[in-house]
Amino acid sequence: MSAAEPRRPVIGVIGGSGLYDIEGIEDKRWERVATPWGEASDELMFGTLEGVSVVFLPRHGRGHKLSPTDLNYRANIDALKRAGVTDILSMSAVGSLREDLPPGHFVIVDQFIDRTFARAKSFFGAGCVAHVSMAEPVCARLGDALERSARALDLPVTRGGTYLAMEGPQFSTKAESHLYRAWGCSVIGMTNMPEAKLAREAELCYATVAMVTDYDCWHEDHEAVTVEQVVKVLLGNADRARALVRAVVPSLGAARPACAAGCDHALDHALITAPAARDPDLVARLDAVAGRVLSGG
Ligand SMILES: CSC[C@H]1O[C@H](OP(=O)(O)O)[C@H](O)[C@@H]1O
Ligand SMILES: Nc1ncnc2[nH]cnc12
Repeated sequence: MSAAEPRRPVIGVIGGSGLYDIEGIEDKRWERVATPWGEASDELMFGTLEGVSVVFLPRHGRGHKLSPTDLNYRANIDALKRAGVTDILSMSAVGSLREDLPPGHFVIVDQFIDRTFARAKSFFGAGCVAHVSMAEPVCARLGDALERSARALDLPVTRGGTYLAMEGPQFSTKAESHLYRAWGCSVIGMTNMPEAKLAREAELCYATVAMVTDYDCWHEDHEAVTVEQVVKVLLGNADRARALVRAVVPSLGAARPACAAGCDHALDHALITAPAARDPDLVARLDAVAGRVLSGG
């Protein structure tokens, strides 16, 4: 996107645990988007909200078929990019690592610590190497919009916080939970990494709404987290999460120039492999993700 040419954004919403659909979408159609990285978690749901284009993807598939480790994060991000998405709102259930973030609270996170280890984490690699900056992993413009909408809806919300991404699928031990608290983390989940890294590589703006469902297993006054507890809180949270999506998407619909935070130009100085040394097969697979910077080289 050239800074001189404002374009109408397309808002992608990745629905996490408990959020497999969104209400109020007009002209709704589910459609499979093929990618060179394999199958996305499900078909994508295309539609509009108050005239703004929106594309929804249930992260674990409808029916919650896929575990955090088995998700094809590259296919999910590539499919959203191929579908024309410019901005991603990631909705996620999380455990709280702080007393002041109780179940039912929403956190607009601004940092991540990635402790996952069994996932493909980059679109790039042998034959086309790139290093994008992850210093500011979340788009502040999207964070601002989410905060405004959450406050307008009177949701209990905190702006800022660090999300610890663990591999799972088992929940943490107490020793791990205390360690992450000592590291200053706010919330814990299993999915936002490598999702946020791949969104950055694909030059997509990305922001997360972390919806607290439990106190993980560190809190002496609360039982250690179980799926039963997460689902119970999620059922209470889901309507408020959908209301937030319905409020924020229309507020992001105006044509905009390139993102001031630089997300949609993340690859400008990231590629290091010389054009002559690039693997044509990998370059072909990168058509959607990095076509903007590779098509000339
Ligand atoms: C059902 S509890 C654990 C599960 O919930 C979170 O998923 P998501 O981020 O997609 O809402 C967490 O990361 C785990 O995958
Ligand atoms: N305590 C927890 N740990 C990891 N992922 C979660 N998702 C919801 N609660 C969680």
